[in-house]
Amino acid sequence: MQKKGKFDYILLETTGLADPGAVASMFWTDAELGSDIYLDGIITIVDSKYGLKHLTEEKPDGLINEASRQVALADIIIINKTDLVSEEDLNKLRTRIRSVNGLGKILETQRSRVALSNVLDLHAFDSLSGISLQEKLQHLPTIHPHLDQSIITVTFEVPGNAKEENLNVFIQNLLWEKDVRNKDGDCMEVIRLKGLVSIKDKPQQMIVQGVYELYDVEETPVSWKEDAERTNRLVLIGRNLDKDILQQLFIATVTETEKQWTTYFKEDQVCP
Ligand SMILES: Nc1nc2c(ncn2[C@@H]2O[C@H](COP(=O)(O)OP(=O)(O)OP(=O)(O)O)[C@@H](O)[C@H]2O)c(=O)[nH]1
Repeated sequence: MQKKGKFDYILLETTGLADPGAVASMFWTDAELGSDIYLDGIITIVDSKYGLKHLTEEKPDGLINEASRQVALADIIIINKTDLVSEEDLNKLRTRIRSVNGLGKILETQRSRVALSNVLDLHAFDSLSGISLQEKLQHLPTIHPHLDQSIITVTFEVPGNAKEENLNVFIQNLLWEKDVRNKDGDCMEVIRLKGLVSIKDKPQQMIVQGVYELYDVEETPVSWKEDAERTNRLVLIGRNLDKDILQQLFIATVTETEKQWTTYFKEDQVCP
């Protein structure tokens, strides 16, 4: 890194077991800070032959599966070496990847040959992605949750407007306090969060982005239509997620009902 002046683009390759979320968090700076670099997106490459084995490996003591985490955080997932497996095995791998990350774009390659336009200038973390996100959110597959400790994607929609401070409380309880539990009493762990939401008195659609504890709510260039019903669509990727509970909590966020909240919080029992 001895070049003087600005770089056109920086591609950072992490080691095989690295947590891309930790690296991404370092570069995902607030646009208002005027940083010269911004986080464009996260790409994960999955080996067709060993991918499924790595993704389904149970880790001791409930530790997170690193391969699943890498897929969970990705905006683009490249399944490489497709020549080495049968269509049936490839299909199993695709299904597993989709159940972990229902939002990322999947590309399939041999020798990682991929058009640069598919992997550069993704704008996955800025407000421009709000436009393509809206399209994607319409077509998200329904995921049937596993009973194990796997990472899954859940998505839900709640009509109405939320007050900005209530939206912040909803997100902060999940990402910061980490005190939202599923029906079994397990703490929900959110790895990645994305959504298009409607904030009271804001004419523009807002995009919500989160990676671990970091999150951002930003205006998109798209305005709500005057006569159309406003709505909130959220996608959460993580462990122990329960769609019904999350949806109820978001309804409580919009309608400002306290009771719903207290059902799933146990303040005396802190999540690890
Ligand atoms: N058959 C086949 N072989 C491939 C393909 N892509 C890469 N390889 C070969 O696989 C071997 C290992 O390559 P990679 O898995 O890309 O190696 P790497 O990127 O250093 O692996 P990491 O340690 O995971 O970073 C090399 O001999 C490549 O030529 C492919 O699509 N098909």
